Amino acid sequence: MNNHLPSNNDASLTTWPCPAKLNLSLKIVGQRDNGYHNLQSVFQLLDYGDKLNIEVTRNGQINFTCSAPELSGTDNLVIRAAKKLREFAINQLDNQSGKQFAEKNWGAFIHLDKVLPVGGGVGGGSSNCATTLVALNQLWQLELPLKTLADIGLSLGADVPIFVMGNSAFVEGIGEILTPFELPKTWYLVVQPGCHISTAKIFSNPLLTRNSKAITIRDLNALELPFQGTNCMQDIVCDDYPEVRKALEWLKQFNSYARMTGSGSCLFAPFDNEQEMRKIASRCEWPCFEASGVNISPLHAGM
Ligand SMILES: C[C@](O)(CO)[C@H](O)COP(=O)(O)OP(=O)(O)OC[C@H]1O[C@@H](n2ccc(N)nc2=O)[C@H](O)[C@@H]1O
Ligand SMILES: Nc1ncnc2c1ncn2[C@@H]1O[C@H](COP(=O)(O)OP(=O)(O)OP(=O)(O)O)[C@@H](O)[C@H]1O
Repeated sequence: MNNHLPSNNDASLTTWPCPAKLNLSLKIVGQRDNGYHNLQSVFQLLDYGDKLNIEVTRNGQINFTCSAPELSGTDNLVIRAAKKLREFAINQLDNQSGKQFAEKNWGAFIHLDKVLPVGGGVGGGSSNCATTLVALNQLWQLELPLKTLADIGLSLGADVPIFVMGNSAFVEGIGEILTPFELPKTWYLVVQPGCHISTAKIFSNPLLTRNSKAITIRDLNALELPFQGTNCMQDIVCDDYPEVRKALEWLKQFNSYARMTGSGSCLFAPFDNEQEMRKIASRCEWPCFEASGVNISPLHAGM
């Protein structure tokens, strides 16, 4: 199956891309009173990911199916996002628009075609959530600004705003302060060691460095991204999940810049030569995918 994502440049399309992300760098610069951590991270969006098929209905219902049966429950972020947007439309829009929305009795039938690993650090759930918000905003003719959708998304997951706004970016705060950041054309091999890692568990590890020195966006250019970069969670995850360490060591033999994305378990290596990446992918003993980095999300390209 070809999971490289086409741009959504036709308003009548009912297929909507949910790109993956990689954290090219990730560090924690502080912690909030509510326990959430302030991060500094460079997010690279990819041209690879899940897809949502959406059919608009007029029965006020949100119906959801998923190619992965274990994700078909009502706690799926797609359903939660659709319901939250519906509530927002009814309660928060000015009277006229809210009334109009209720009169149309908008609903949707949504199918998620899942290819991204769950708990893999590539942001699959957050991207599904963001695409649901952006797509239904258009299909339900709500005309809410992306910033409003990003605020709604933040209440569902810290990684949702970047997927809503749609640019590879330098990300601060818990994930809501975004500065678009242009990255050079690069190919990535993403290796999936097969472990499902709980993000909350990694964030609560006492060994995590929580007080790294913050940098400014100006310092970023000196970091030699996407090749150089560090992930403050990598050593902790490798200690707890030997399969992640094994896959990382394997990948490092071919590309010394290999590292982990997010809270794991996926690992990636950047390449400026696509053929070289393909050669290494063909020798990989774990499931893996090849992707190209993009500065604008396939969800937004052509919108
Ligand atoms: C590690 C990253 O993937 C880097 O991109 C993200 O920061 C994680 O973002 P996410 O998966 O959208 O995270 P959420 O679903 O919002 O949060 C899961 C759990 O991780 C912890 N969490 C998350 C984000 C953050 N900045 N600080 C945290 O402490 C919280 O305990 C939270 O309950
Ligand atoms: N549509 C969805 N796709 C994947 N996971 C979902 C979805 N909806 C809810 N979840 C739940 O969210 C959790 C994390 O999923 P996800 O795959 O996004 O993790 P991740 O790739 O590690 O994300 P991140 O990099 O943002 O931490 C899973 O435990 C899963 O049960």
